[in-house]
Amino acid sequence: MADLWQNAMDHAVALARTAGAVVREALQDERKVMMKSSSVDLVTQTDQKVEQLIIQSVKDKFPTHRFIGEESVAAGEACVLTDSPTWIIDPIDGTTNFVHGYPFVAISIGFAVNKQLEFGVVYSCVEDKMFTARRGKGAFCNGRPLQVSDQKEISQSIVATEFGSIRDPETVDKVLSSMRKILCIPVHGIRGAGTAAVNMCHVACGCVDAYYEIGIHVWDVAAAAVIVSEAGGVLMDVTGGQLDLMSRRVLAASSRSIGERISREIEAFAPVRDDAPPPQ
Ligand SMILES: Nc1ncnc2c1ncn2[C@@H]1O[C@H](CO)[C@@H](O)[C@H]1OP(=O)(O)O
Ligand SMILES: [Mg+2]
Ligand SMILES: [Mg+2]
Repeated sequence: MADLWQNAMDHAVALARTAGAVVREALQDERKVMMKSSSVDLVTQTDQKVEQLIIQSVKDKFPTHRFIGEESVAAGEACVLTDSPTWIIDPIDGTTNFVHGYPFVAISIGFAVNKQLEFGVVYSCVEDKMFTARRGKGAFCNGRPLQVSDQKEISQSIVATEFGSIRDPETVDKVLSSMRKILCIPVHGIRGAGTAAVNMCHVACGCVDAYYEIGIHVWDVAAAAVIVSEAGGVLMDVTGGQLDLMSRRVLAASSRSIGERISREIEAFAPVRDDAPPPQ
């Protein structure tokens, strides 16, 4: 049977490539930075322009489809995942990197139907790496198949995480305490590319054995979640339970045993959910 969503996925790959060229071009110019929720939550005109470019193009081609886009939600759109075909878009994942010229910047496009993720496209546009995965059909980087690492020893693992953008001292204490406990297992090292999507693609490639973070949003992880699972990895909540895309928490690992081992060291907390009703 023909794949119902292959057309949409082909379009997503083409759009990610176009968007990546816009982002690379913008890296050559001076970037005007604006703040969103705080002084470390940044947005640029390029984030907004790229999201509009992607959404408009999808609307023209698939007029009945719905969207969850980072900058649209910031502008007041609802963040709800229904059963309708829904594109979940982060126009620039790694805006802080983009602003500083740190070379991990990705366009992330996920696609869900009946609340199930069908495909994910993450384009790390400075490296020119196109990560793609279609549910049940494997994960690829620039067309080459991806496989997570076969490391089963936590003490020989590299773990990716981020300091995050929630900076009240109590939260920072929890974030640092989790990192301290993981370092003291000890693991080989802790890394962080500055983008959730690229960190997860690193799990899919096998160059890190796990990634976790609390504070991410559904658009940071939707596309890369398909890439990790199609590369043979597992996704879970930071407590080791089932992943909830709207919960702002993710743990991706090369195996369930590595994931569960890390989850035992994480001080979990619960940020306001992505699908929480807006404050009155
Ligand atoms: N100051 C900050 N430091 C790190 N990540 C940040 C951040 N502010 C927002 N983020 C978001 O948190 C995610 C995980 O760290 C990133 O992918 C990034 O997505 P963004 O660039 O699309 O906002
Ligand atoms: Mg992001
Ligand atoms: Mg973004």
